[in-house]
Amino acid sequence: MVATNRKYVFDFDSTLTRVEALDVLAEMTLKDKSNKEEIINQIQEITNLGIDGDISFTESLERRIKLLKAHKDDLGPLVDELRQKISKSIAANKEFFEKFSDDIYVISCGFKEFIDPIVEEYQIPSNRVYANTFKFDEQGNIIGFDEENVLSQHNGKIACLRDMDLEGEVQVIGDGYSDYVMKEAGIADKFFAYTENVHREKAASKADHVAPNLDEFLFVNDLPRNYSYPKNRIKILLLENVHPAALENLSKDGFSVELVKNSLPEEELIEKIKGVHVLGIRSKTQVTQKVLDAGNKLLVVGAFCIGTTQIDLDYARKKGVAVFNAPYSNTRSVVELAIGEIIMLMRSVVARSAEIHSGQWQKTAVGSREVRGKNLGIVGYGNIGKQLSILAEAIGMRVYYYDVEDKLSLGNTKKCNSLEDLLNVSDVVTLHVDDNKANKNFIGEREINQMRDGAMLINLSRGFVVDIEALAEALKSGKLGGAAIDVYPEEPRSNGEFYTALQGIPNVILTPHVGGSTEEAQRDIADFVPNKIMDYINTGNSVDAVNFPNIRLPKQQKAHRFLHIHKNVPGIMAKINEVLASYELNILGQYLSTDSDVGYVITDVDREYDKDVIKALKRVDNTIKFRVLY
Ligand SMILES: NC(=O)C1=CN([C@@H]2O[C@H](COP(=O)(O)OP(=O)(O)OC[C@H]3O[C@@H](n4cnc5c(N)ncnc54)[C@H](O)[C@@H]3O)[C@@H](O)[C@H]2O)C=CC1
Ligand SMILES: O=C(O)CCC(=O)C(=O)O
Repeated sequence: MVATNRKYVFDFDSTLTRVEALDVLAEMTLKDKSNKEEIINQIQEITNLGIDGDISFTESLERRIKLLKAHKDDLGPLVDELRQKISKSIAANKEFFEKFSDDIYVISCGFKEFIDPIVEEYQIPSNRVYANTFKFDEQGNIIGFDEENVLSQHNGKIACLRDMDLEGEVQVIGDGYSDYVMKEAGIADKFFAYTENVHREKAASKADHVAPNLDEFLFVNDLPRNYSYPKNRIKILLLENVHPAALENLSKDGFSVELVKNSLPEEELIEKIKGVHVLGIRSKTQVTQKVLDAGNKLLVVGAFCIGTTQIDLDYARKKGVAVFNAPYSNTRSVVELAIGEIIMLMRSVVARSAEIHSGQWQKTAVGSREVRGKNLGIVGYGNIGKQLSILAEAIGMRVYYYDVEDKLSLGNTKKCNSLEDLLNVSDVVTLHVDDNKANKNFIGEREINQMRDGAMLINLSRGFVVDIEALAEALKSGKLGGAAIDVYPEEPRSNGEFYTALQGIPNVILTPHVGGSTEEAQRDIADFVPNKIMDYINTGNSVDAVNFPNIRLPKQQKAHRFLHIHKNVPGIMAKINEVLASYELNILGQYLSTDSDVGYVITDVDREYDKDVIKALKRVDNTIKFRVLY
């Protein structure tokens, strides 16, 4: 921490608190008035005109007080209300206010009657609070303000700060024009536009620095703070049109998030990923070795889907990049589509519908069968396959499954010992194997020939699993009676033209990889994956990471947390602990998880420690990544 000869001048409304106190007072005093909304809007308008410097502050104050019709007795409840409305990052950084108490001032055009009791809890005594005071009549009604006070006048903060004659560098932290002008008048050295509660363009454009929270201000000044690295500095890039709730969840937690609609080709992603800490993708974006090498700040990749083979998981792990996915969120959506498609195919609905669309009435029962009593063969009895078996049995199908792993049969489902057995017995075969590249062309000419004549094939897993040319041939020759295909060996990165050999073949349902694309699934993924990402960034928890040693820990309390990712080589833990011991750190807890190549150790230490230990830990041989959390 650097020694400072600085004075910190805070604004109150919308800076120390999330609100404008007079707006809150208005809500209280006008609560029973029929024209409450109208008056509150007027007050807010007048407040903003004053803050942006569009009318004189005195005028704004006079007009608002007249509209307020407040009483002395309203001030106690107002203070209680304001206590609940302290800005989040201010409340989280009490330590700064305690340690630098002598250097902190409040200059506000608000009123001491409600500011003093609030900031007192942050060790700012009344004599360091510069603000207006109310005038009351004999009945205690608020009828005005002390007009002699410079803060009741236009640009009053300039006069106030000048009179204070502070020594050292003066930094002003506030959200509005009246704060900025202190810097413009040459009395303050720096102006930080505080945008945690409101982003005022005019103030931000004039600022030396825009601080989206107090952590950023403290980070820039190297002052004691709640977060070692402010969250707004953590950049998240979300590709492929992930649900907007993901943006909302991550932004609400303070991260800086950028949304891109499409997936990006490798060269573009290599450029775009520089400086990005978290990359969010769906199934199209290829996260290759080159992309991972270009990700100089990359900590996490979030796959907003189930499949993760589009990511080089092994290389990511070796680079200390954790990968999370959403293994369950869209499974029900896939299952429902499969059920719908089984019925559609068995009834030749697509052909009948196309006939009517082209003006033909072709009522016929030929090629139209009930699913009840038919054999459904599920290949891949995982999260999707199992759910599908339950629903298929519920509509009267006899369900068979084949899986390379031993799986418990649900309901009356029958296990097949080989793929061939399943193909021989099924009227409909549906593929739900995982996205392992070993499954390439898993269903080709030979397997198709093992299917019953006239059987149907559904693929909602991955495009490369089926040899499309062989399937097209089998459909054209009449070997197969129909198919529903959602996934293709080559899929375009964005919406537009598309070609497949299956186009134009009767009784073939073609969908553009939308098996998991329902509003419900995407909404659920937008909660699930960001939660995993936030947990990893905020606490170091790696539980459910698909490529990474798993550790689950509670948020550290009153401790610093060191996160050390290293190559899993003999003696590395001894070296880490040697470093910790040489800096005489008091270890509150240490948790290690390893796999064959990578180790992940989390160490919680006392709050006070020699910062050089960080450099020493980063220098330990075979360190992959190191982070500090507090
Ligand atoms: N179309 C879409 O929009 C969506 C597609 N998917 C895809 O669906 C597939 C299944 O997803 P989940 O059920 O969640 O996966 P899962 O991992 O829970 O289940 C896959 C099952 O397939 C088995 N398996 C793998 N290779 C096999 C083989 N060659 N023969 C027999 N069994 C094999 C595995 O042992 C496992 O039990 C994945 O490929 C996933 O990417 C998932 C969601 C949406
Ligand atoms: O909707 C997506 O982005 C891909 C869905 C999918 O295939 C998966 O979850 O694995």
